Amino acid sequence: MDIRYSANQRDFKRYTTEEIRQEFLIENLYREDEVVAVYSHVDRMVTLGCMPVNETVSIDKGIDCWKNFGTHYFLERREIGVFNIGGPGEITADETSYPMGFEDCLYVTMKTQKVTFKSNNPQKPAKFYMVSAPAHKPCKTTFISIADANKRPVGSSETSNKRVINQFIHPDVLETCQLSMGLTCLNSGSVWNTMPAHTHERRMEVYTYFNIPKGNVVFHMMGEGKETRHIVMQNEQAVISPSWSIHAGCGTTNYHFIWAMGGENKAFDDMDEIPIQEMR
Ligand SMILES: O=C(O)C(=O)C[C@H](O)C(=O)CO
Ligand SMILES: [Zn+2]
Repeated sequence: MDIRYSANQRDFKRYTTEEIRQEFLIENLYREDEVVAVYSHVDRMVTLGCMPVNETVSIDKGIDCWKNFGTHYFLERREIGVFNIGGPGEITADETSYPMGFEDCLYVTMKTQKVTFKSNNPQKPAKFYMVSAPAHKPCKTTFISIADANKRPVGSSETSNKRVINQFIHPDVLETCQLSMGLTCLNSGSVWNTMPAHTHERRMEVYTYFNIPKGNVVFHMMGEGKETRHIVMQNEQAVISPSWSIHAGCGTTNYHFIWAMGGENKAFDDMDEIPIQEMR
């Protein structure tokens, strides 16, 4: 498994472009019939991708659970949120199967012993994007469609940031141990997310950008508010944001992204906003 040890904000100031990318950027998440996993020591969050094509793929394929987690199976002491950003597919969690369309989400509780992924059509495979956090008690495995998500329309077309924050794995929708996840959709003509930017010292966050049309990119902003850097991100890549880092982006077009958080609390509005004019 790709393991990322945490970086601090003082050393980060001296990182080169390449060092920033090696530390925080997650590429190539979707390899045919594989599970790709990146373990971050920031709040011990694991980011995964699975693109089943010809096989039914188990969540622990290629992962040594005992070596990496000291457990007998992946979700023995973890919970996970899964979004499908590809063609139609299915997830089976122990004995129950969940059909998964584009942008559907499944929260799978701790203590689920078997989780498998498959695609309905190998020509249009499902792409399961997942973030897993350590958990302390079982909750309820829950399917959440975009219609079930809590909707927060924000921004405006005048400031090029009109978008809807869809809160899927959120205290108003279902109970979890520490995981929160959602999907933000930018309107056509809007390119900025999360500006004014914020940090939340109490939680880390992982973003994955998708639905970026060919030939376009998102400039993802990170670092402390007064010492910002950027990572140029391609479609379907993810980026780790430690608690000290802002996480905002500006695309060359509109796009969708999934955010995932874990840490001390699940209070979505617990954010330390940084006035734009104070940013450097
Ligand atoms: O578009 C946005 O703004 C977001 O989606 C922000 C994230 O939800 C976030 O950073 C939550 O802390
Ligand atoms: Zn945030």
